[in-house]
Amino acid sequence: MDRSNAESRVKELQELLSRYNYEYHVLDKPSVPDVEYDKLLHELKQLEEEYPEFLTPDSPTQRIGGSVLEQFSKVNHKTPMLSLGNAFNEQDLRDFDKRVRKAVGDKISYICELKIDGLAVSLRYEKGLFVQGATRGDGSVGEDITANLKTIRSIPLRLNKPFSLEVRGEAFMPRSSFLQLNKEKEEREELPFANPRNAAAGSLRQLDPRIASSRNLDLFLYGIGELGETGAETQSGGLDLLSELGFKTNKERRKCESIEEVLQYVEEWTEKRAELEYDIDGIVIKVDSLSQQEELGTTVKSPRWAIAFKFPAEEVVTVIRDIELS
Ligand SMILES: NC(=O)c1c(N)nc(OC2CCCC2)nc1O[C@@H]1CCC[C@@H]1O
Repeated sequence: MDRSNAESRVKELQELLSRYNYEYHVLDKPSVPDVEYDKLLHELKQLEEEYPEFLTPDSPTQRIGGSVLEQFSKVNHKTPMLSLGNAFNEQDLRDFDKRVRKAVGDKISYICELKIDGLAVSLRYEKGLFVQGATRGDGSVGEDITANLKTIRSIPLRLNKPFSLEVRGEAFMPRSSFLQLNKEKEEREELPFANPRNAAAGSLRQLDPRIASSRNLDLFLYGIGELGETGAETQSGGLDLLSELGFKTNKERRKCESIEEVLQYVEEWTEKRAELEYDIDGIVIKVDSLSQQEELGTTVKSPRWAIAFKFPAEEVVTVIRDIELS
């Protein structure tokens, strides 16, 4: 193949494979069989080796970086990554609703989101390109885990708009991957992970991205660092924008026009959480309007416009589930 044909074939394969990857890992609706994807990826790898001048950092072949790191460097978060105040029962939620109404009046809409039990991470994009990813750390300073986050197939390496922005989400390990990983650890007589959250944290802190890549991690996005820049006026609008940009967001979110509807959603997912393919440790309830969020502001470490309803701990169920399945 001559050089100009190689260049256009590389571009065509990069676009095709990025789309197939999006369909499989974000939409969960693959349009081609894995064997077709692997064949095209192999062809792209060969062409990029033969013509390295056409290799780009966002190519689908660049998910697993080369070197094993000595250590992670530090990252200062532009806007602090806040934590969440907790609610443990219905009265706590009603008190939260009263505080919100007292501060911003009675025209309130909430959005409820499943509280993914993983670890909070931040992703930075410059002109659409994924340039840096970090752990939350203490909220102000985190660790640079860009190489490991690049291995999460549902994270787009390039957005479908040349936006420069910071997005936040929860990295997690699906339950099936957690059980499989622990089975392999037990076969190697290694200590198993206690739960999927620890397994996800341990995997993202691996200095060798090849190990992180083997752990089948995933990520749900739930926030845009500077929501204002993007024109979104509500949290729910921000989540829809994240989806339009190619990110994976959790589809179980629900707009609630009253605390009664919030309580219904909490009740529903208290029953249904065991059916999910990932662990949740509660429900996050947020005032939907961004201007009302601004009005409510934050305390030193958490927003006044959001609260986490926490489910009672379920360690016992995890142990029983392991015994049943092993
Ligand atoms: N784990 C989650 O699914 C989740 C979520 N869906 N939404 C938020 O919104 C917070 C973030 C800052 C202010 C509101 N936080 C979440 O997790 C938090 C982040 C930091 C500690 C918890 O993991």
